[in-house]
Amino acid sequence: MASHYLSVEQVDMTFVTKGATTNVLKEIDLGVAKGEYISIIGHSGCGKSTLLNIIAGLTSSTSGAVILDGKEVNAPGPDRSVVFQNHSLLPWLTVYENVALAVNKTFARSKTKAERHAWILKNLEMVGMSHALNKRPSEISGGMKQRVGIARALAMEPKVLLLDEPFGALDALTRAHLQEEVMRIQDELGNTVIMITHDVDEAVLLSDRIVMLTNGPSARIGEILEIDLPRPRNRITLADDPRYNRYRQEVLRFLYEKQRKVEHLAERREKTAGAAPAKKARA
Ligand SMILES: Nc1ncnc2c1ncn2[C@@H]1O[C@H](COP(=O)(O)OP(=O)(O)OP(=O)(O)O)[C@@H](O)[C@H]1O
Repeated sequence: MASHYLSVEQVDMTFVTKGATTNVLKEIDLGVAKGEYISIIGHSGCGKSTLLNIIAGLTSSTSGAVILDGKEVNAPGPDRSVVFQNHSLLPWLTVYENVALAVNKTFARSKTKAERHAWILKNLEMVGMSHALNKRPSEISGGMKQRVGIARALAMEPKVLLLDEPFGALDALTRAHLQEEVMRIQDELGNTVIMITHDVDEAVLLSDRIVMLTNGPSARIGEILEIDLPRPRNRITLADDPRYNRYRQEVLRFLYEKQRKVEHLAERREKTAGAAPAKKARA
């Protein structure tokens, strides 16, 4: 694991709120190479956002560690930028100013004012938002807001880009457009990305590997699926590609057969033997 760019090592997460204990994640081990695109998929509530927040440094794990480029992650930092499902732009700032806020802070010393200005414009151009620099978030569509959020995240040149269902709130067409943009940018910049999604097609289309979490409580990594499809990828041609469909089937099988079966077993066991903890499916 030590040789990976990013490693999640034996991470456990237990929340204790008002005396109630929830074991969310159990022994999560994941090594990510530089430039890799990883998707995390799993049923609602299994702990995907918790895992992403631990990598972001927003949540401290109960045990285990996250190591990024040789340094342990203990707090949020500019080397990890997060894009959430619902944009987190400041409503009183324009598109330009929202990106400028992050850029001016991150590169206060390392870039001149002119360089920062050019960098803000370049990143907004990359996501196709050059036409709306002076608009405020309330004046642009949901898809455009997500584009600005992505530009802001990219502009910080993070070591890892963390995407928490970044397209989840968008209509299908806008979602497809943004997926294309992210693939194009990824091809160009070679970012290391970890993305949470509920969308199996999105996961297969975008990822190098799909990490599938078992159902909580105490979710583990159930399986990791390597997506060996050449890039650039085209959703239309892939739709007829048997490999694409096989990958899709594998994720669907994990989610709707293997994990569902475990749920049923757990229910049955709890009924027959009291509240014995459920045994989780392993890869
Ligand atoms: N701060 C917290 N305090 C207590 N419990 C929490 C906290 N954050 C998350 N949880 C619990 O951890 C579990 C996993 O939540 P999480 O949001 O990580 O799941 P998820 O897989 O991202 O869900 P979804 O797909 O619905 O977004 C849930 O049972 C949730 O209630």
